[in-house]
Amino acid sequence: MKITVAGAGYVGLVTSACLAELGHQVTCIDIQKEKIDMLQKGRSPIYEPGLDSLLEKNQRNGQLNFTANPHHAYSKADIIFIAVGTPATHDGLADLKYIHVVAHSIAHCIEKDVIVCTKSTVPVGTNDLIQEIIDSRKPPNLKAEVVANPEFLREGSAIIDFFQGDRIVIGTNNSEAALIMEQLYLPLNIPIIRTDIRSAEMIKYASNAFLATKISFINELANICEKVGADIQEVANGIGHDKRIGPHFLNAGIGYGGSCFPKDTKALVQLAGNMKHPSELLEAVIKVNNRQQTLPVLKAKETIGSLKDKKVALLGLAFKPDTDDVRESGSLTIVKELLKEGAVVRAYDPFAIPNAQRILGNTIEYAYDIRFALQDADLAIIATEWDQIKHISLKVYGTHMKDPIVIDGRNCYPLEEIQKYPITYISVEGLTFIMLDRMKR
Ligand SMILES: NC(=O)C1=CN([C@@H]2O[C@H](COP(=O)(O)OP(=O)(O)OC[C@H]3O[C@@H](n4cnc5c(N)ncnc54)[C@H](O)[C@@H]3O)[C@@H](O)[C@H]2O)C=CC1
Ligand SMILES: O=C(O)[C@H]1O[C@H](OP(=O)(O)OP(=O)(O)OC[C@H]2O[C@@H](n3ccc(=O)[nH]c3=O)[C@H](O)[C@@H]2O)[C@H](O)[C@@H](O)[C@@H]1O
Repeated sequence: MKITVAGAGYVGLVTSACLAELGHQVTCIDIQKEKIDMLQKGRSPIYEPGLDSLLEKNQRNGQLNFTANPHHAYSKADIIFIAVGTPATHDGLADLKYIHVVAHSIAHCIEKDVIVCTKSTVPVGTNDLIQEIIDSRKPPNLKAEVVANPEFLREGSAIIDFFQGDRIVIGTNNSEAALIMEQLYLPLNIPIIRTDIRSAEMIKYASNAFLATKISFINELANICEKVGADIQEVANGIGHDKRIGPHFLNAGIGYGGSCFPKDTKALVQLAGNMKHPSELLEAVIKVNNRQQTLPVLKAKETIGSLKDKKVALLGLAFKPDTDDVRESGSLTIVKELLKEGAVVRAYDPFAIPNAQRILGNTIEYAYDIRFALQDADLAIIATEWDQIKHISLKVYGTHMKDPIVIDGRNCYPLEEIQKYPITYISVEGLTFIMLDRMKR
C-alpha cells in the first residue's frame, strides 16, 4: 500500500515508522523544511524510545521517505493519514488551521482515488468539514473518502502502543473504505471498533477526558487524605483492586500535563458550552488540575517560608518520563510560580532541556546532572518521575544539599526507604506525618 502521512510530529513520525515496519511504502510530509532536512539526514526531531532505530532501518531499506513537497507526497497515495497539530486557541477550542491547509493541499494534489484518514484529534464534525473541503476542490473524476481514525498512543511508549494498543477506532459509513482500513490494521491483531464518523471523533475526546478525570479525582482525594492522615497510595491500591475501577491512572501527583489532556479537556468543555450544555464535571477536573500544579510551591512556602533568593533544584522538566516533550508540563507552572516568589531555579532533565530552554530561556539554570542541580540547593522539587531520579542513591540529597528538604510531586520513593535518611521529605500524601517523623529521628 502507498501511504502518506501529513505531519512529522509525535503521531506522524510514529505512524510513518510503524506502517513502514509493516511493509508499506510510506512518505511523510511536513511543512517545516528544517524538520524534513533533519529526518532526511537520519536524525529524529523528537525523543521517543525505539523510534530512532525504526526510522533508520526503514529509511535505509527504502520503505520510508520524507518530503516537504505536497505534490510528491499526495499525488499517488492510496491512503493519506492526517497527523498535523490541533493546538488550543485562546478560547480553548481546537485550532483547525493546519487541518484546513492539509485538506486543501490534498484536494489540489491527488491524481487517483484515495482514503483520507484523520489521526489528529478533532472536534465532532471536523471530518465532515474535511470531506467538504476536499470534495469541492478535487478533480471531479476522483473519489476521496474521509475516515476518522483517532490515535490513542502515549508519548514515551508510542511504538509499543502502536503495535499493542487496546483498540483501533475506524469511523466511517463507507463499507469499502472501512474494509481497506481494517485490512491495513489486521496484522496488528488489535480489536477494531467500527463506528460512524462523529462517534469516532467523540470517542477520542471522551477517552482523554475520562483519563484526566481519573487523575483529578485521585489528586482531590490525595489532598483530603493529607488532611485526615490517610495515605493516598494505600487508598489507590485499595480502590484499584475493584475491577470496575481498575489500578491504572491512579497516581496522585502534580496533575496532568502534556500536549493533549489539557487541550482536549478544554476543547470538550468549549464544545459542550457551545451546545448550551456546560460541562460542570470537566470544568472541575481542569480547576483541580490547575491547582494541583501549583501545590509544590505552596508546600515549599509552608515549609521554609519566603522563597526569595532560595536555591531550588527542580528535578524533571518533561511532562512525564521517557519523552522530551514539555508542552503544558507541570514543571513550567512550577518554574513560573517559583520565579514569582523570587527563587533561583536550577533544573535537571535527561532529555527535555533543549525544549524547555526554548520556552524558559535563561530565566533558570539547567543541569544535565542531578548532583549539579542539587549542589547547595535549599530545596529540591521532583516534578517528573524519571528512572534517573527514582533510582538515585538517596544519600545524594544529604551530600549535596545544605539541609535537604525534598518536595516529591510524583511519590518517587517508598516511605520506609526515605525514612532511613536525614531528609525532610514531603510527598503528595501525609505531609505532617512525614515531617514530624524526621524530627523524631
Ligand atoms: N502527541 C501525542 O501523544 C498524541 C497526539 N494526538 C493528536 O495528534 C495530532 C498531532 O499531534 P502531535 O504529533 O503531538 O503534533 P506535533 O505538533 O508534534 O506535530 C504536528 C506536525 O504537523 C506539521 N504540519 C502542520 N501543518 C502541516 C501541513 N499542512 N502539512 C504537513 N505537516 C504539517 C507541523 O509542522 C508539525 O511538525 C494532534 O491533533 C494531537 O492532539 C493524538 C494522540 C497522541
Ligand atoms: O491524546 C493524546 O495525546 C494521548 O494523551 C495521553 O497520553 P500522554 O499525554 O502521552 O501521556 P499519559 O501517560 O496519559 O500522561 C499524561 C499526563 O498525566 C499524568 N498522569 C498520568 C497517570 C497518572 O496516574 N497520574 C498522572 O498524573 C502524567 O504525569 C502526564 O503528565 C493518553 O494516555 C493517550 O491515550 C492519548 O493518545
